[in-house]
Amino acid sequence: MKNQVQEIAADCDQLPERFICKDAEEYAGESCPTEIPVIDVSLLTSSHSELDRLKSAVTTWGCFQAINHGIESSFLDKVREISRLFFNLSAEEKKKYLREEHDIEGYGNDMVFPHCKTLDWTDRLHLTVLPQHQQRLHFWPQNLTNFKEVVDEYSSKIELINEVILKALARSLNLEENCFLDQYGTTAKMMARFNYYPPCPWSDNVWGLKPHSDGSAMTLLLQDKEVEGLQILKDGQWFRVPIVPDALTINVGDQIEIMSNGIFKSPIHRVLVNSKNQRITLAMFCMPQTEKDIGPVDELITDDTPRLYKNVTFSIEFYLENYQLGKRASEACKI
Ligand SMILES: O=C(O)CCC(=O)C(=O)O
Ligand SMILES: [Fe+2]
Repeated sequence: MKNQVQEIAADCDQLPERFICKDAEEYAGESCPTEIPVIDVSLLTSSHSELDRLKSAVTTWGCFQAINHGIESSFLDKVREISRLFFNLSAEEKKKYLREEHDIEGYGNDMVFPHCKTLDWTDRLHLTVLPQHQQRLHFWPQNLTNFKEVVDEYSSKIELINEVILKALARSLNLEENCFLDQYGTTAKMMARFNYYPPCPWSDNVWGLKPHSDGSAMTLLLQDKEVEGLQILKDGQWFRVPIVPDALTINVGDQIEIMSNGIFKSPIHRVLVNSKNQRITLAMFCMPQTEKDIGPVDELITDDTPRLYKNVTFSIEFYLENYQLGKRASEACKI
């Protein structure tokens, strides 16, 4: 049996049962309006109104489109190009980087859990990119010129943007600007997830990615240049996330929801696939160092706003354990 969705998509005349999304009602809502806030990152240190707009975006949507973030358009194209080249490698070549059964890193599908039998219509390559000494290079494509160089450079640029955003978020709440970053510890972690969604003739019956929230502190997503697919849940309604040229789509993850004592929201989001076109995205998950305790910032706990979350060591295992039980990790930390 073929496992990689790319191979299945290339050679199938019927949608395999294991991809069929059974809950058609949940799937409805394709034509929802689009109003995700756009934030100019270059103004965040100088403009109070931009800082207020950021705060409002992240408290209501948990997500925004970041423009003027300092990464050149030509470099974003390079990042897209290496992603495309990876998925264009032969099936045999890509299988050298296959994820092993109980590992989350590597190429292939996500882990399959007993409670959610529907598989997502996506293949991905998942890599630890920072700290560099934790990179597991046997999962990194060896024969793609510049792959490592581009990913390393991109990761350090993303790390800087993540710092600017976290400092701005802290200032927007009148907190000391390093209060979130201090919880990152000394060797902040970053994981890259290259997502490949092949075109699917049965696009109304599959998920690209099922509804989920991210276990990161922050996620910085480079969308496909042409093909949309991401949707965000807000107030019970799904909203399309449009393509804004050269923007990074940034969302709060469960860990910042916890650190902000619930003020910033880690949004539920999902991906729909396109019937005619492939879609490639790159999610960079920024988070504290492994095994670092996190919890709500002290200053945010008051008589009026009591502590909502326990302190927790937010490991990948912890996220997956809860995911497996159909629970959000941030919910599992609620008092
Ligand atoms: O591909 C996308 O648009 C979103 C990806 C995503 O949500 C994820 O990788 O967690
Ligand atoms: Fe996500």
